Amino acid sequence: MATQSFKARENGNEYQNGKEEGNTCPRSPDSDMFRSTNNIKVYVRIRPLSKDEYARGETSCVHIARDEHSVKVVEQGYGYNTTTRSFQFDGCVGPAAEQHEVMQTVEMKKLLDKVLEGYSSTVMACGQTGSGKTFTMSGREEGMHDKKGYEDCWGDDGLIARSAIYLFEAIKARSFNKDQTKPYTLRASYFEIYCEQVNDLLRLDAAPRDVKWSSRDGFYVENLLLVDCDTLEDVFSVLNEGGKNRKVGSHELNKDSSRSHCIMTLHVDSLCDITGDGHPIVRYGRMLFVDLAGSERLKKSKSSGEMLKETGSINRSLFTLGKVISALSEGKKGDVVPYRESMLTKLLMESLGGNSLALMIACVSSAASAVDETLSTLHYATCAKNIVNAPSINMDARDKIMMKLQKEIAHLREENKMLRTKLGLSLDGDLTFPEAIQSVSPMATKHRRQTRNIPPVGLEIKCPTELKGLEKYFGKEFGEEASGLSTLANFQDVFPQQSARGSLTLESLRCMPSQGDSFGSSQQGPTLQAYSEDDAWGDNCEKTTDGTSTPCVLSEPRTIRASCEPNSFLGMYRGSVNVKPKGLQQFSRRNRVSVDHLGGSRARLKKGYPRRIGKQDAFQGSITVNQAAFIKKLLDLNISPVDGMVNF
Ligand SMILES: Nc1ncnc2c1ncn2[C@@H]1O[C@H](COP(=O)(O)OP(=O)(O)OP(=O)(O)O)[C@@H](O)[C@H]1O
Repeated sequence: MATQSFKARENGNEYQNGKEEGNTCPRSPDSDMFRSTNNIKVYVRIRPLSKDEYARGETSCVHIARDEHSVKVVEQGYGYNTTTRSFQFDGCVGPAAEQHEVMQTVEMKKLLDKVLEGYSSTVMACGQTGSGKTFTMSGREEGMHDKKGYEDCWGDDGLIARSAIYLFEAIKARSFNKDQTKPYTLRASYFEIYCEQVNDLLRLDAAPRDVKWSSRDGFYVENLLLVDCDTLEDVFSVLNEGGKNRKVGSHELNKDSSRSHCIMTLHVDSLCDITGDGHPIVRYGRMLFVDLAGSERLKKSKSSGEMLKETGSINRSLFTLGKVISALSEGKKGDVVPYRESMLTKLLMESLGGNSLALMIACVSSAASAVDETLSTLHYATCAKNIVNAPSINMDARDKIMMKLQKEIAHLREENKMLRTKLGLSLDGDLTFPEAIQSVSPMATKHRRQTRNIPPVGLEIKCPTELKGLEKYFGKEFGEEASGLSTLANFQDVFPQQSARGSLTLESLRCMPSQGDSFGSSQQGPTLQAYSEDDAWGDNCEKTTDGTSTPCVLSEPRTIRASCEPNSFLGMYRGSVNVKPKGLQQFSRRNRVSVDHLGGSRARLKKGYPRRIGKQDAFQGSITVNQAAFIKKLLDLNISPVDGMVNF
């Protein structure tokens, strides 16, 4: 026989003697590196040669590589030609492995721990008929389930019995030291899908069950018997009863061949105070054990009569399952995935591409005569590796919303704490009023953001009343109409300490009068208005008083040193409005002075305001002056800045 050279490439097909065949999985085998923890985990279990196969002189064609993650399948061609294919999985279990090793290799306990936390988990055995699916899930029938505890576990016990034992042990450990309330309850159900019909294996006398759809549970079997299992023996009774009632037939490839897909479910409801607020919520964990009927070739199984019909139905549903797996592995979602084409895929919707954790065990025979079926199973399993699920804890919708809100509150609290720390505020207690305005004012925040790292165009600070003065100064532009400006100047309560933070300052003024203009009248030359009560600029101004305002007309060229940081923040204010808001709006727009109202009248000031606004319409906010607008205003007024200070 020619020496076989294994040129294994990870997770792909490897070819020899020029023979090449594509992988049936639509995705590149290299996509392995992109697999996440939510991908379906896929393991391979190789069944040893049976006595009959030995007797026939069969050889083994499936080998596990040293890394224990890939299997190589050697296919005999014509003459001495052989083709070797290599597939990579999450793990491989060899023919000599015992049942407890399977439990370990596939990390069953991790899945079960998730069930205790409220997740749904699925373990599914697939493969051709006689490849060891039922053996893997349930063990050998004759030795089944009459034990008292883990130590008594029989060597041949399958995953279901071992998982039940583990769950009871874990529940016992978790409940230790708790009060009298029972935090976990366990129930079991067992049904089969036989020729597209769902039978409750725990109530054989009952009519076939309907499969219904609900937005909460997806597809589910209606009126299924759920047996309360207080002890391990209760679970074993369910297993024995269900196992006894399964449809089994005998054909050439397996004397105890399952003629139906069987799903045994352990429902683990747990009461848990997740948020620690003394309101426990119920989480609905579920562990599904799916023992699929095996695919079979009639030529080999030689099924006939009723069995022929069963085989047709089994192969059809497995074909649909293949289509679903293939669609999901291509990343398709929603209605494009043909879940509804068979009862099996409907009921596995959560497990394949849904909210469940899932694990697939591809069972294969090591016999060379079964190489075609083995390859087909491995291709199938390779596709399944690409399926991504989105596991989530099962709980009532109300509890879900409550948890979401609680999470949001915790997040906001955290954010609030962080912001208070940044603002240098104490971490407890309520905010004082000015503090509150300061910390919530979007303009103040915006200002801080905008002026950070931006140097001012010039600076000369020496005017304590710049806020009031400047408001009047801008206000003059609109005369009486702009009564909003006067209002601004008449604030009942301006925070001087806030205005001191404003970086828009005026110290002195150099006016360049227009040619031919004479001074002495407020109508000629640049006119500035100073705040009437505080004459910071008054020394050099000629005051004319008209009753309502105090125009300041400059009699000689003076110096104005003007500086303005970008979007200078002038200060906070509050007051009541009894002015025509229109003026305020103009003030705001034309001079690019933004008035940020935080109080009740903000909306009205913005649009659809009434002509009269009562005194009760108190408002508060911050004022910001745009640098460019400020400079333009100076130029409009024919005011030059001091040489070298501001270069316009
Ligand atoms: N790993 C194994 N070690 C020993 N015996 C095994 C192993 N796997 C399977 N067998 C034996 O092989 C036979 C067929 O196994 P099993 O009934 O589990 O196959 P199956 O895949 O469920 O077949 P079907 O799809 O027809 O129901 C059984 O007698 C079983 O005890």
